[in-house]
Amino acid sequence: MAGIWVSMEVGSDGVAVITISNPPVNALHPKIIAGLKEKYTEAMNRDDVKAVVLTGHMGKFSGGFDINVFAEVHKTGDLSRLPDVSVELVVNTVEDAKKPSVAAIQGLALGGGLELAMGCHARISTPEAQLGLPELTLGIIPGFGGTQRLPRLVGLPKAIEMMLLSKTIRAKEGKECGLIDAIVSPEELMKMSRLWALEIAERRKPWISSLRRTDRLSSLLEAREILTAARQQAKRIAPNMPQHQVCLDAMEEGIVFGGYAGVLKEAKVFKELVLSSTAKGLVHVFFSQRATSKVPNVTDIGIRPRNIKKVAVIGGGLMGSGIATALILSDISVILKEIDSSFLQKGLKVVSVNLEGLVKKGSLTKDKMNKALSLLKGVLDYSEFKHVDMVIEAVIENISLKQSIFAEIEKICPLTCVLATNTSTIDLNIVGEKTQSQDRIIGAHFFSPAHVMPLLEIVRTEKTSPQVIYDLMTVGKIIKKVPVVVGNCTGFAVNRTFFPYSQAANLLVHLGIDPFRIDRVISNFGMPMGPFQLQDLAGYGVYFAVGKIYASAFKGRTFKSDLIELLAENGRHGKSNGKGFYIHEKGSKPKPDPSIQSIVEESRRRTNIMPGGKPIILSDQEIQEMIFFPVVNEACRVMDERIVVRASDLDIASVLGMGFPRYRGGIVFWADTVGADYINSRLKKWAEVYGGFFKPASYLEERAKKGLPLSMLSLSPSEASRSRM
Ligand SMILES: C[C@H](O)CC(=O)SCCNC(=O)CCNC(=O)[C@H](O)C(C)(C)COP(=O)(O)OP(=O)(O)OC[C@H]1O[C@@H](n2cnc3c(N)ncnc32)[C@H](O)[C@@H]1OP(=O)(O)O
Repeated sequence: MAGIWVSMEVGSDGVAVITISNPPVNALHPKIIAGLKEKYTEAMNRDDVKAVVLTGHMGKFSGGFDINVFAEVHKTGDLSRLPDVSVELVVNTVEDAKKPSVAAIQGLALGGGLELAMGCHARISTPEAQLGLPELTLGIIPGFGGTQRLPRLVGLPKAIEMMLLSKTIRAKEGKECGLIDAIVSPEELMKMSRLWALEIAERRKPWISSLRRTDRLSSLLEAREILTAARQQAKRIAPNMPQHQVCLDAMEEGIVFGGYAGVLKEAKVFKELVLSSTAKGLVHVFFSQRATSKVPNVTDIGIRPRNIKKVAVIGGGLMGSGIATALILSDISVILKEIDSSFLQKGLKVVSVNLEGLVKKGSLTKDKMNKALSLLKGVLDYSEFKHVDMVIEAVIENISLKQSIFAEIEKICPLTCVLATNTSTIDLNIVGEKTQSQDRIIGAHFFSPAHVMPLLEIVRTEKTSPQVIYDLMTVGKIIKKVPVVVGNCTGFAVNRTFFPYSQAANLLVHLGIDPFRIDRVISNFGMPMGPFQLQDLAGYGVYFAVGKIYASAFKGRTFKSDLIELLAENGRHGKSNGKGFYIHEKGSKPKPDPSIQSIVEESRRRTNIMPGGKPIILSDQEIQEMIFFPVVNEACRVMDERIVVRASDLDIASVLGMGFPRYRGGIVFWADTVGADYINSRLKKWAEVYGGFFKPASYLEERAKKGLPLSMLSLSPSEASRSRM
């Protein structure tokens, strides 16, 4: 029986089993909340019911409150869509009921799901269950009493760790820390939960109300020390976001004034946070990430992804070895091909080092590392390519080299083999020009380091077959990436959208702004680092290679200066040799190097673009706008050319590929919070003063004129039919 429902079945033992169903994760939709209240009322009124077991349908307890409701509230601003669950359901109906409840947990109990379970008088779980309060990742705090009950069950330090880091734990850890009362097999779950519930009703097991417990709470003094340390940690890990501090405030209220006062405070601040810009951005990112799985004419035409078991990776450099690492970590066999044995040994070594790094961090066991390494084989020719399901070419960005590789492997690989290239900029039609297999050629743009970065930009041409796209999307998911399918153009969606980012920063330096100030402003905006520190990290070789490609593809809107060439001429190559804009020393943070000033001056003299020869003066906000608005402008061109299926694909790609702050919702979402009209007017003004680099795209101008959001890709049905996807 599918659909949204709450059922109740009363057994001859006097236990009422209340089951919630809302596939796929039994999210707590307002209808479920209403259903729970109704069934509980019935259970309390029936004389044949002695106790309740609360559980979820289809092997899952609950993935929490229905996040779609937050999205609706964000659209309408109407908080009345949020039912009163915390006091009315969890405290009054479940916890303070005259009959005890036991939560029978399978699969997952997350957010509101776990909070509901904590309102029960005991929790029995199967071993594989995932337990957690991940609400902070959505810009809110637990709102069904979680900030009060979790510390009372597991102690303050563990509760802070689970909430602030949104850490999910398994049942074993849950049992050790006091969250779970017993772990049983899935077959035993209902039987054991019924017995436990009856034993509570008969007072043979303790009838515990989590909210009234104090035995796991520290003394007030100790609690304050723990909370102070947590507040400092939150400032470090979550600058610019309010929910971490608010969560700690709610916990503190409960410790000082008691659990019920804490619940009331939590409910009040929860509602305030739901409407915060942070929650709006993070909820948008949650749904954007999931939307990437749906690609029109690929995932909706009845084809199934094929089973990719063996992949050949060509090139054992940084990218190739990172890709190989990601594949073998997910049980996919890899043939790593290099041109000579010294390169091959280097590549294989990098894979080992990558895996050892994970073992050191504790995220991989030695056994799993050895198992992964057993799936890796190095080769120097193509003879083994006869048996692979997919090839991922990851050699340097050299067009003729890539063309000859594809022409050669086309003859050796099976006819069904997916032929992917890890280029970050080169047009795929050119890569496949010398083959007869253009339907099998696809871009697999990984971000460095490939075994760590979560984004996989999948680039299709007009000729790439849906089957090949679906196969690569599936491999991407297996290796735990978020695959975003985009169209073919110079720089594809992500690098193309962000090419003006470093160019705008460069332009500002030549207009007289200090590069280190620019980096500070951009870091404060929420990027992991500023554009100059990023340039040091990426290495100047990439800058030279792609700079030329962009200059010829995007004539009239690129900015060229000699700054990076001058740095290189002065023996500065960025992080790779420890000297760039910054001094890079092992084990310490990069330090701004003031001695680059003379090089900056020389470059400024050569470009000579300062109005009247004098540095311009800008506020921090203007710096931020002059760097990000050109990025938004290019995003508009990418949307206009339908390089992406939907605007939110650019949002998720900007967050996962470029480190754009997640809590700002991604580049297009953020731009819409600023407003198309404002962005357009600023760009227009700068274009008049500083030239074509800032010239607004027609897509932006049009939406600005009509007062429409940039995320609206098509303004009419005829435009919608332009989609290349
Ligand atoms: C008041 C309370 O304190 C507030 C809350 O409870 S807020 C909610 C707290 N819960 C969460 O944050 C959990 C969010 N969900 C997840 O982390 C993951 O979806 C999961 C671990 C449950 C499952 O992951 P996975 O198996 O990879 O499936 P995933 O693709 O993410 O989700 C499957 C579908 O369920 C939906 N879904 C998952 N959790 C949901 C939720 N809480 N509400 C609504 N929909 C949800 C997804 O949107 C997706 O829908 P789609 O198929 O239409 O795209």
